[in-house]
Amino acid sequence: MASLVRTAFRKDLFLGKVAIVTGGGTGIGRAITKELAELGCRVVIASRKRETLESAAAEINHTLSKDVGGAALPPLRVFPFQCNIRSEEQVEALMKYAVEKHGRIDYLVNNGGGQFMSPVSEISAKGWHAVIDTNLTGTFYCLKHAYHAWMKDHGGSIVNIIVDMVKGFPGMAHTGAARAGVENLTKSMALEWSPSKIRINCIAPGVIYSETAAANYPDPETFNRSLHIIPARRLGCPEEVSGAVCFLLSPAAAYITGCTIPVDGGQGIYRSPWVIQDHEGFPVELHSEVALPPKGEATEPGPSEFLFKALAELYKSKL
Ligand SMILES: CCCCC/C=C/C(=O)SCCNC(=O)CCNC(=O)[C@H](O)C(C)(C)COP(=O)(O)OP(=O)(O)OC[C@H]1O[C@@H](n2cnc3c(N)ncnc32)[C@H](O)[C@@H]1OP(=O)(O)O
Ligand SMILES: NC(=O)C1=CN([C@@H]2O[C@H](COP(=O)(O)OP(=O)(O)OC[C@H]3O[C@@H](n4cnc5c(N)ncnc54)[C@H](OP(=O)(O)O)[C@@H]3O)[C@@H](O)[C@H]2O)C=CC1
Repeated sequence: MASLVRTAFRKDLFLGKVAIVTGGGTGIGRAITKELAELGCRVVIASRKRETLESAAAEINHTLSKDVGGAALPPLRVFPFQCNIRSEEQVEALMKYAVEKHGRIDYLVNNGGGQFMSPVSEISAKGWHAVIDTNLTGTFYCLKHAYHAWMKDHGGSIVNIIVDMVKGFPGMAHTGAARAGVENLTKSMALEWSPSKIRINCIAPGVIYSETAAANYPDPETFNRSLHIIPARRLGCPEEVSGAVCFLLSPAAAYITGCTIPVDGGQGIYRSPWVIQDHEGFPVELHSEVALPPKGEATEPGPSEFLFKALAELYKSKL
């Protein structure tokens, strides 16, 4: 049977390599796992739900190419390992398993994570810690123990999956703060670990649809409601994140470290989804005598129409 996995890369790109993908049983992590395994890599997938991991590993192993260029490939290339990244002991055990059973850790993809929607004012301390512990501290544990278990002496390449939070992340501020922490940690690690020949980068996905990702939100239309903030005018697919991860892990990115690549259909450089309710305007604190400019109406959306009209007038006046 021909492989069901599509890839833009050379089929033996990761032959003989070993990767760990946290959250590798669902959504984006599953697409990354499939592509790495199709390219010859052995992939340890790690997350909390054993059944999800086991069925994902079995299904992916079933779809993979059996040979490359006439040479047989190991038929099983995806291996489940139950691990809550919030537990340092479990993360240490994951790294030990990878080295003892698979011989090495060439790549680490810190993809496992998530959050819930809530204004900051309503986030409980427990909810805050759950999100910070998962996304920031969990990533730290994985980095630290992959380093000690293997990468310190042998090098490696790491990709951290974060979110598009360049304009803040109102509505999910806990995760915005955690991922900004991961992005900064990435820069520090790129510098501290360059003598060990470790490269480390981030991917910042925009709005990427998968059934499991969407299931975390109470309203099934949540993802589609983002279309107006996406210049590409469609949602992203997990496979579109996976391609960028494979690039960053591969030798093609040998001179890239400490950076973030957005995979977001242009969302990061476009408008925020957050709508500011109209209000009376900030008080003028220091200049009580100042004459305020007349207050216009804050309309949402439509600023580009106004801008185009102004540009057209300017153009006409220059003719
Ligand atoms: C515009 C569309 C979005 C575009 C961007 C998309 C980004 C994505 O990341 S999509 C992928 C989403 N996937 C996930 O989020 C999966 C993983 N998520 C989780 O596991 C949880 O959200 C977690 C990170 C909070 C961890 O959950 P868990 O370890 O199971 O912790 P608890 O369920 O026990 O919760 C602890 C605590 O957190 C508060 N809380 C949890 N969920 C909610 C919620 N839906 N609303 C409000 N508060 C929540 C709460 O305080 C919990 O404590 P208890 O009240 O005692 O249950
Ligand atoms: N989809 C999107 O639009 C975007 C997603 N992202 C991020 O991409 C990553 C993948 O999300 P996506 O595939 O979309 O959604 P999913 O909900 O499908 O994936 C989240 C994965 O994280 C794993 N996970 C969660 N908590 C833990 C934990 N404590 N320990 C180990 N694994 C954990 C889950 O597995 P299990 O439940 O078995 O533990 C699951 O496989 C996440 O970090 C997400 O926040 C970022 C930007 C946008």
